Order: sequence, then C-alpha cells, then structure tokens
Amino acid sequence: MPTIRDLAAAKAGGRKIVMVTAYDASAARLLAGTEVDCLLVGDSAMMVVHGQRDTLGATVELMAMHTRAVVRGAPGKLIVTDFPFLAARKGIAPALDAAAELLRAGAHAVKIEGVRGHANVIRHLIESGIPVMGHLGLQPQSVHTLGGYTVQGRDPVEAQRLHEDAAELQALGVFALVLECVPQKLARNVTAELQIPTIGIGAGAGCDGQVLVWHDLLGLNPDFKPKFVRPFADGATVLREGINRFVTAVRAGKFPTNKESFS
Ligand SMILES: Nc1nc(=O)c2c([nH]1)NC[C@@H]1CN(c3ccc(C(=O)N[C@@H](CCC(=O)O)C(=O)O)cc3)CN21
Ligand SMILES: CC(C)C(=O)C(=O)O
Ligand SMILES: [Mg+2]
Repeated sequence: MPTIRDLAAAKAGGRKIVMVTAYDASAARLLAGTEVDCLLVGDSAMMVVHGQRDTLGATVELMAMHTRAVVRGAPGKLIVTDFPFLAARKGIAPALDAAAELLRAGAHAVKIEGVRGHANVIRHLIESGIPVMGHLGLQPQSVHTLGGYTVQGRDPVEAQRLHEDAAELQALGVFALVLECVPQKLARNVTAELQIPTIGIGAGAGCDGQVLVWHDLLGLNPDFKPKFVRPFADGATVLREGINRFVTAVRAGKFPTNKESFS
C-alpha cells in the first residue's frame, strides 16, 4: 500500500516525485499501470472535466464522487484529493466532515490551498490523523482576488511571505507542499529550506517533484498553453484521428462487419 512516507523517502533519496491529476476510473486505470508516484483528484476537475472557467464550483460531494471513481481505477496508488473552495474556511467541524467524506471515498490525504487564517483547521486535521498536503504560490481558489492565474512571489514582500507560509505549513505537519506558478529561484530556495518535499507546477526544476494536469500532459487541451505546460503526447490528434476513422468507416459501410455483429 502506497503511503505518504514514500514521498518523504523520495526526497531523502534524491528521487523526483511525479504526480498527475485524475478524475475518472479509466484514466486512473491507465495511471495505475505507470510509475507515477501519486494521483491528485484536483479541483481543476471543474475546469477540465466540467467546462467551468474556475475551480470555485467544486463541492465536497463532487470531489468525493471523482475520488471514488479514481480509487476504483487505481486502488494501488497514493491518492490525494483537493479540499474544495472554502471547505477549510468554515471552522474545524465542517473541515473534519469534509475530510471524513473524502477519506471515506478512498483518498489517503487532502490538499488545502493557503494557510493564513486556517492554520488551526490544518493543525486539527493533521492531529486527527489526516495527512494534509499544502499548496502555496498561485491558489486558483483565490482567482478573483488575484485577478487571474498569474505568477506569485515576484516581489520581495510576496517572496518573503511564501518563505514564511512554507515554514509554517511544515511546522504544522503537512507531508508535502505544492508550489504553483512561482519564480524558479524562489521555489528552489523554499525547497532547500524545507525537510518536506515540494511538488512544483510552473515552479521550475528545483522542486522535489512535478505535477501536471492529465489533459495538459497528454495534449488533450491544445488551446490551453501556459508557459509551464509541456504536452508529452499529442492526445488531441490521436483521439481526433480515431474518431474520424470511425466516421469514415461507418459512412463507407465498413463498420460494423459481420464479425462485429450478432447472428
Ligand atoms: N488544465 C489546467 N491546468 C492547470 O494547470 C490548472 C487548471 N487547469 N486549472 C486550475 C489551475 C489554474 N492554473 C493556471 C491557469 C492558467 C495559467 C496561465 O495562463 N498562466 C500564464 C500567465 C502567467 C503570468 O505571466 O503571470 C502563463 O503563460 O503561464 C496558469 C495556471 C493551473 N491549474
Ligand atoms: C494543478 C494542481 C496542483 C491542482 O491543484 C489541481 O489540479 O486542482
Ligand atoms: Mg487544485
């Protein structure tokens, strides 16, 4: 059974951590047959699966539903589920209810954006035996305060704040920290200061690991091209060509054949 200890061991051994998002059982099944360390049931589901413009529509119930699907597809992988918008901001009891629902759905840990104003919630979850992954830098649940999905920590005050927040999260006991869209030097420095592993997205090669969204890594979303995304496959072309071969075969009367039909 995979555990959060494996991630600590990876940092200690200088082996890079690889995390990929998953939202459904068939993707999870595919990931289960790879060397990926960890699956993230991200609230990015709202954007890449549900077609919304931001992640704010995610609910505990929806995240639990995606988590159950991913767990069925990849029962052998370490699975982390995003705490949805405001789930960590309503006090300790609602946060415990949310964590209970997500862990009962099969998640092994939860990821929570930010720390200021909800450190007590994070502490209580961790003391309750729920592994928490931190998330600093760009926090998409704050998109309307930030005014967009932009790089965070470029000015010295913001950079200092990131150092402080990362140290606080480590002191609270988070087992790993996602750094999203921060300058690579800053991410490298924060990573060097921490004992816990950092997992970057748009945070350069100095992190202890990397995470990408399924659709981005497989080129399924060719119109979404932020600087930090590299499509490692041309998924959109592969899938479109497959669909077009189906259309062509049907129109030519070549699908289905007798072998593909029942007598
Ligand atoms: N498909 C997908 N991939 C993601 O990585 C992702 C999501 N969705 N949804 C939730 C958040 C939102 N994220 C985003 C979305 C857009 C940019 C973006 O367009 N960045 C620009 C401008 C950066 C700047 O100059 O400040 C870029 O070019 O990287 C970055 C992160 C990352 N997350
Ligand atoms: C981009 C990752 C880190 C995330 O939080 C998500 O997919 O929701
Ligand atoms: Mg997220």
